[in-house]
Amino acid sequence: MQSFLIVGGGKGGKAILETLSSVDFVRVIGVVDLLSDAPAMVEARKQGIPTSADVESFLTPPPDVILEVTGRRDVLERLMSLDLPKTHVISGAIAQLMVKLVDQAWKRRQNELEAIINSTHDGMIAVNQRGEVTLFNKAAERMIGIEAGQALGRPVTQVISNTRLDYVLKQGVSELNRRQTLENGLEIITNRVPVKGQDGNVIGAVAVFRDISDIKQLTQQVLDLESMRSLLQAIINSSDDAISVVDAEGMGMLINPAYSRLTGLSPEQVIGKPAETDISEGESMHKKVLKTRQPVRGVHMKVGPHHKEVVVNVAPIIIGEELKGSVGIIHDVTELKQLNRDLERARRIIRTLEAKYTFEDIIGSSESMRHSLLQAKQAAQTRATVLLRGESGTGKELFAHAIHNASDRKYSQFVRVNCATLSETLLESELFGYEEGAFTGAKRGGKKGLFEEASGGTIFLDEIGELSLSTQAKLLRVLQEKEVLRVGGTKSIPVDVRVIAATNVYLEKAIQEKRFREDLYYRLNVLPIHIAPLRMRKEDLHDLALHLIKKFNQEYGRQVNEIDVDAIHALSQYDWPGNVRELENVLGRAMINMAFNETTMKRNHIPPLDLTRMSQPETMAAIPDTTSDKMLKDVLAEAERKHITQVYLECGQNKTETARRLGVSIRSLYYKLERYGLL
Ligand SMILES: Nc1ncnc2c1ncn2[C@@H]1O[C@H](COP(=O)(O)OP(=O)(O)OP(=O)(O)O)[C@@H](O)[C@H]1O
Repeated sequence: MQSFLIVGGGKGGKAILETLSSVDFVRVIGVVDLLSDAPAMVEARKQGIPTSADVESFLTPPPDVILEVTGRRDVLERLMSLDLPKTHVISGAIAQLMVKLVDQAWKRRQNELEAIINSTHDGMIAVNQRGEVTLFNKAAERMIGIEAGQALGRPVTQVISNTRLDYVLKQGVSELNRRQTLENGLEIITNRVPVKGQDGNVIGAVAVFRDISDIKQLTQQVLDLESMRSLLQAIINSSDDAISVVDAEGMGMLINPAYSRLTGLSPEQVIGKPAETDISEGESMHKKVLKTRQPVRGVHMKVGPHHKEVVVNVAPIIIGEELKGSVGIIHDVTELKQLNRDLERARRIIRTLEAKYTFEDIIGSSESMRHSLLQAKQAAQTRATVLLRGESGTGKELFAHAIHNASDRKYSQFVRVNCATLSETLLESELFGYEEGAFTGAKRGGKKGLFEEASGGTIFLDEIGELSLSTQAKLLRVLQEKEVLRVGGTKSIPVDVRVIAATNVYLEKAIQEKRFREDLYYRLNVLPIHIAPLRMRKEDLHDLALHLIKKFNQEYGRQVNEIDVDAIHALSQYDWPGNVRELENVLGRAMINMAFNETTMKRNHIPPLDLTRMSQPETMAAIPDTTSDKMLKDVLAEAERKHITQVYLECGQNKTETARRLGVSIRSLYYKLERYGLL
């Protein structure tokens, strides 16, 4: 720093002093004048600059420049006579001019600095040694909310209540990257540094600070975006649909685990690789969509190393106007095909499911009916063969439906075959199917039999007593081997069918008369259920009549809701040889006899009943009431079968428990269960 001595305390000296003291690269070491109250002398004292009447007192060491502004020749001559080889003596107007130039340069520099300081977004505050504000830029004005004019010259502690510049000034130690909340709530991050003079003493301090509210907001936005990203990632990852995303250049960007499961490709094999990497057959739809910017749907192709057949939907990702990539959803066609098959199966079942009735549809609270229902419900829990016995019209078919619908085969086929209505050959080809060319007129490719059709479900063999002996033999084989041999075929086809048979024939007598095979009888008679004729349970008449009337109401659009006591009495006089079917017919005719607005069925509506008609003598015999004609071994076998069946059902078909209760070994239980068709 250049040292200056001003000689001359007049107005010119004062102006020079003022200029020089505001310039930081110049140091005024003193002012010389004879008059101690000359203006420059007064100003110098104010600024703490030494004054004197004698030049000599400032010559050790000599200043760099002596500015002579007295205008007196003798003073100049004296100065020139001094032996000061290194000192420039500048006098009068030239001195004034030089100072002006210095002043202009300084001001220019000052303006430049100010422009820089004010154009920065960082706030700047400087204080001098006394802690007074010497710099307060525009950004500081904005952040602190006061104008520079109100801050400059004031102690910084009065301008900013929680300032630490005074502390930095005192301690001479920097504080960097400190967070601070201003009085107006603004959050800043600030650096505070002490300013040291040449001698190393602290002569001021500066704070440079930045508003971080924006940064905080930005950080929050980034965090929000991050959590949104995680959310989307979780959704994509948990989706069962395979998803793949490529960027605008068609390079793999993202896939989800379902995609890897479906295609067999890992993220490493796809991400950053061209879109067609995963395709084993077909054109890349990602590429097409990126080219056309149009979505595509339902395109078939094969993907991955296993050539998985898939259908893809791909859509472009356009943000604003810009194409950012495309997203594809890939569906496994094998799954769709399976679904289709399931649907087709369900349709087929609905089409052929003939088991319309459930136990709810069976009316009757008589002792015998309750017993039959209990047996049937228990039978539904097993897969054992059921033999329904009862006269015609007692509800055997109804029971067969209900058993099937209460069993675990309810969603599979229920196939009904009336063994009495078809000729022997026709029945066989119907039951067991035939091979191509088995007989003239046989369909090409052969035909499945009803046993095969019913596989997985139930076959209801109605009127089993009418089967020919040769068909009986074939049926026995199916029941024993659980496989069928098509007519004209040589290969056995396994079938898993539950058999429910029904008869109104006295089978035991048929066996004696050699019309029915005994071994088949045992195979069928695993769980016999007897349904009593209506004449033996007339207490069911009222409920049955009401139930059947309701059925007719629906059919004929009537509103009959009662049947009076007289009418019931008349019905109970009759023997009902045709059982519930006959009751149904009689009530149907009675409904026709009723006026359209009548709601109670009366005696006079009931058509005349032939009270002399006898019950069917043959069907009566369907319920064997005697065992006198049987061999002892048959009676014992029957008793054994009955008891084992009952205990087995009571034990919930638990074999260990059944064996324990029967007091036999598990092995012998297995043998007996197999023998009686209970396995
Ligand atoms: N307990 C009952 N509750 C309600 N309806 C019944 C009952 N029993 C029989 N029916 C009805 O009587 C009619 C004859 O029943 P189903 O055809 O089941 O008798 P079936 O014993 O199989 O006769 P068949 O031996 O002549 O084939 C059917 O319409 C059936 O709905």
